[in-house]
Amino acid sequence: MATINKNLSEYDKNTIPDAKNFRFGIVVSEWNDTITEGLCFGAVKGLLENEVPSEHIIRWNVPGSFELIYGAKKMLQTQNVDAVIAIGCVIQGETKHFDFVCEAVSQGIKDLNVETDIPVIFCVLTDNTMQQSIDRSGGKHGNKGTEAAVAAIKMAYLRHQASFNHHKNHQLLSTGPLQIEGLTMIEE
Ligand SMILES: Nc1c(NC[C@H](O)[C@H](O)[C@H](O)CO)[nH]c(=O)[nH]c1=O
Ligand SMILES: CC(=O)[C@@H](O)COP(=O)(O)O
Repeated sequence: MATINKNLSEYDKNTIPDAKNFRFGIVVSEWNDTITEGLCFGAVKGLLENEVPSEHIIRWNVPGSFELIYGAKKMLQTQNVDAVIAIGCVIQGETKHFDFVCEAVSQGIKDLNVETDIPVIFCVLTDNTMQQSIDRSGGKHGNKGTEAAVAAIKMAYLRHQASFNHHKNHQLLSTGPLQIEGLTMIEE
């Protein structure tokens, strides 16, 4: 479904888990800052309206979208966060540089999700025109920053639940042979 068929700011609040205890990092590119500031506003709004305390949100700036990769990596390595939102706006210029920046940033943020334990949310606009970016950072198609905040909350919760269940299962298995009425499971 294309963005034009879905308002980026709309979501079902009934699907949002309790986020009061989660902490979020936001890394913001300074390139096209009129757009990225709008995206950051939408992201912070999305976190605050879902009960995330403002003191649980830490923001860093980086020069451009390419630097979001390093900024997000250092954020998750050095700060106590449950998810990171990487915010950028890449707009097609005269050359192929757009293609290389977009590919590098998307692959780099994907790599962070594969190689680290902290979810990093891809909130990077890759648009043909400034108008498309305006429309997606609080304009007629909503705000991708709010969409990213919702994704960050859901992924922080998923990570927390996965860790809890893993620990619980480990505890269960490490308490000796599993006793089921009438049966004793023999550990391998
Ligand atoms: N043209 C855009 C850039 N280019 C800059 C790169 O992101 C990077 O900062 C530079 O190549 C130095 O490493 N960045 C954006 O975020 N948006 C653009 O439209
Ligand atoms: C995405 C970019 O780096 C691009 O906006 C730079 O513009 P140009 O391709 O005209 O150098």
